[in-house]
Amino acid sequence: MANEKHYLPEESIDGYVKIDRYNDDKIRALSSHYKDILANLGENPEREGLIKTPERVAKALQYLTHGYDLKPDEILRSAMFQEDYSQMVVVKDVEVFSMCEHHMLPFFGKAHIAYIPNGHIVGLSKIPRVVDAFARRLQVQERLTNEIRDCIQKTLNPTGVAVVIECKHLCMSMRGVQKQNSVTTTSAFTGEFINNDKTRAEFLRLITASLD
Ligand SMILES: Nc1nc2c(ncn2[C@@H]2O[C@H](COP(=O)(O)OP(=O)(O)OP(=O)(O)O)[C@@H](O)[C@H]2O)c(=O)[nH]1
Ligand SMILES: [Zn+2]
Repeated sequence: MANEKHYLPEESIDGYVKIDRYNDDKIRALSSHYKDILANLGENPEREGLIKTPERVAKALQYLTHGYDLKPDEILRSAMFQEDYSQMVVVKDVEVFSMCEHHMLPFFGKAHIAYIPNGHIVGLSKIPRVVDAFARRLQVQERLTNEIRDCIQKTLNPTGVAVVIECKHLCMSMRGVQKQNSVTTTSAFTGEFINNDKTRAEFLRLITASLD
């Protein structure tokens, strides 16, 4: 393996977040385990197609869990603006890719997030960034949903937050119960989305409405 340090590509985008999970020590340690795993699967880890696989898998896994290195509250705080706007802001159809902590298999789908500003709005791109920061870890869908809600509520202090996540879990389709089409929906609310039925209904209507 080359000696140069490897960094996740996000580092150049997120200048305020130091990401160094792609470091050689960790790659080496993970790779040696994956070599054993290949052998235990009955494969020949030395054959041409597999020789670099342990290192590739190690890097892929580090990428898929790089959310541990991100600070979602700082991501939000980096683009909060005072604004006199108190209607619901909805960011819907945010792609989610995460890993189930029970089987370390992917689950993926969409997140829909809304908040009602209370003096501050947040840069729109920061909401999908917060989703990624929590999703790129070993997760269960319920905790992912709550963590996104809690981060937005604590950092932005809006009048309410709503999060709905819809995902397919490969641990339920590729193996186990083998249900190919089942989708799991989770939701988490605060403030107005709990106290006001009309507000919650408007959010649910907006996330099912199509732009077409
Ligand atoms: N609540 C919840 N469960 C999940 C999530 N991801 C995977 N699971 C479930 O975690 C459970 C683990 O159950 P176990 O019985 O310990 O594991 P298992 O024998 O592999 O279970 P099966 O998947 O039913 O074969 C399974 O029911 C999975 O469907 C998630 O995000 N939320
Ligand atoms: Zn699973």
